[in-house]
Amino acid sequence: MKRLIPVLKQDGVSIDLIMLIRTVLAASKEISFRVSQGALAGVLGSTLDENIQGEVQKKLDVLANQLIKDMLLADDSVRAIASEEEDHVVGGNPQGQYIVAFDPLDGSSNIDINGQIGTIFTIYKARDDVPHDSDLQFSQKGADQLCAGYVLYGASTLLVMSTGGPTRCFTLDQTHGGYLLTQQTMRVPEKRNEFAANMANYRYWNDANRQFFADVTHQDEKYDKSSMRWNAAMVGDVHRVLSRGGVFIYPGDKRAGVENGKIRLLYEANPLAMLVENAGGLALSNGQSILQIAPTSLHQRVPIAMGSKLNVELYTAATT
Ligand SMILES: O=P(O)(O)OC[C@H]1O[C@](O)(COP(=O)(O)O)[C@@H](O)[C@@H]1O
Ligand SMILES: [Mg+2]
Ligand SMILES: [Mg+2]
Repeated sequence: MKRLIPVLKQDGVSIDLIMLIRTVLAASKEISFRVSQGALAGVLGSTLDENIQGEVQKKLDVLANQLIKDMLLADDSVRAIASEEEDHVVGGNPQGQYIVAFDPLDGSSNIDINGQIGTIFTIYKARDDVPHDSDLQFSQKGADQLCAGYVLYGASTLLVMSTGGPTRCFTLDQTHGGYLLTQQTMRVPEKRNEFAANMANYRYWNDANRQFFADVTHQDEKYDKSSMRWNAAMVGDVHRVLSRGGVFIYPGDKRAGVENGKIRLLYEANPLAMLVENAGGLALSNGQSILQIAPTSLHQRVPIAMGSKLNVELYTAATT
């Protein structure tokens, strides 16, 4: 099995970018180890703090954020970072050529139940036209991502990543501590009636979304043999979609603060959209390509539907 770096070199990725990806992955290996140790490593439970989005921070949210942040800020190629757990952009080396955004721990509510969790990351070229530590560094479209990936801390630790070409899957070999290529090219099937949505939000959805999910659950012939899957961790749900098709949907709803759904554009929607589209799937927000959205703020949320092309199109036709 091929190791990560030769694969990246073969894909034509520059040495500088490869070195930065290595930094992100070094942090992921440390997180993977702590996750596998669970209560033994003291990583379960909550802190007394909230992040800027009013969510209670879990100990592992804080730990994962600190590990990734420290490693990235020690890397000279990093001009700035943005994280779900940081209110604002944190400046790095003003001469660094890259910026990195990440969700250090996605699926925080799964930490304490030994469920699927992951780290999502994205890398862009730094902007020379704005200060190095400005939020505006990250005011770039998802289509400009140089690299997008996630590490899924599941039964095995997987890395799913694209550097502009195909979406590839690597498995962390715990015996030597490196990621090995285990799926050369991931392909999202064109259609699969497997839906991931938080159905408990039905009461908050608009009529179009209610009607769509009523059709799905009442087996309208278009959604023959449909089934529901919900991990409460987008990274796990999107991994299933990438592996065998289906669709992940998080619409906006009537709750204050959830008008645009819960998924953050910069470090959740954009990287996962790039991975899904580079595997032949589709990722839309109210009918618009997620990757073409011009960001308006760092922690901006967007309604999303991503996965098998036909399923995303059917959903979009019914709700926009
Ligand atoms: O179950 P809910 O509250 O509707 O929301 C679940 C969604 O929120 C998220 O957990 C947000 O991620 P964090 O755990 O990083 O805050 C998504 O991964 C997930 O799909
Ligand atoms: Mg998240
Ligand atoms: Mg998170």
